[in-house]
Amino acid sequence: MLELRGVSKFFDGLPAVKQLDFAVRHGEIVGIIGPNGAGKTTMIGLISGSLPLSSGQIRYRGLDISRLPPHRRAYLGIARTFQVTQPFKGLSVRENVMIGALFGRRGLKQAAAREAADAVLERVGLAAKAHFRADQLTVADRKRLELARALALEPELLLLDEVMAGLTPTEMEQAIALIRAIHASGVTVLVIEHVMQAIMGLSQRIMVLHQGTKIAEGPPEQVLADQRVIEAYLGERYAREQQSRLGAARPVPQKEGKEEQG
Ligand SMILES: Nc1ncnc2c1ncn2[C@@H]1O[C@H](COP(=O)(O)OP(=O)(O)OP(=O)(O)O)[C@@H](O)[C@H]1O
Repeated sequence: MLELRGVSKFFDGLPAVKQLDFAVRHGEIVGIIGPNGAGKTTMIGLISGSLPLSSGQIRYRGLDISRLPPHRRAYLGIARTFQVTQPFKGLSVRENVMIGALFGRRGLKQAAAREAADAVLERVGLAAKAHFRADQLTVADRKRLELARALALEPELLLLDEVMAGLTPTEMEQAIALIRAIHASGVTVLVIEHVMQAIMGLSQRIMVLHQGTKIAEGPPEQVLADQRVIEAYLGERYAREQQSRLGAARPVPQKEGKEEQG
């Protein structure tokens, strides 16, 4: 469904993403992890079109989308959320979501867009706050709105950038259930998340970025046991904890003298 070939992005000559090859199959749910500054958000920007590529190619359903503007990619079915939520602050929650329905793929008229927005708000648990102004929302509700705005585009590929950051454990459970339901409805999902328990439980496959480069890719239990991932991101103790949560049979290799993180 999605293929990145030799994709790079430089900011002022410094690489944020370097020669990245990565592909996602239709119907997958793939997690992207890596330390701060690894290039995860940049990668989402390159796929959604909010950032231009420095080099390489991105293909979506066989089409070269590398130079298409974001709205054209949205018409093709690619929607994203922003790590720092980006609502139209002066508009109501419903109006924010209606924009996706009005200007999205189906280009709905006002009444139909309102109906579509209300259905999405119901789905993300924001129906009771449809009339609130976006800037009156709590952090958790802003995250829900961010997701609702993306869902209003009726995406085939949904790119989620840290939608669980700042949520309480209960809110996180709800978010995980919602992402699972979205995936089960046929949407292919790419999730960036630092909350390991969430991403390990959700993802069929994980890709690990470090300094703009892919250092590992595979099923969660394989990635948790990968020494490069442990050194670059997880730390020994954390990897062991997560692995025992997953019930993986393979032990994480121990390394003496390594400072434990996480
Ligand atoms: N607009 C920009 N201008 C200049 N440098 C940028 C810009 N956006 C990102 N960078 C740099 O690119 C690198 C990758 O950043 P990015 O935000 O993609 O990392 P990340 O993996 O998403 O990190 P985090 O987990 O903290 O969100 C960092 O060194 C960052 O400072």
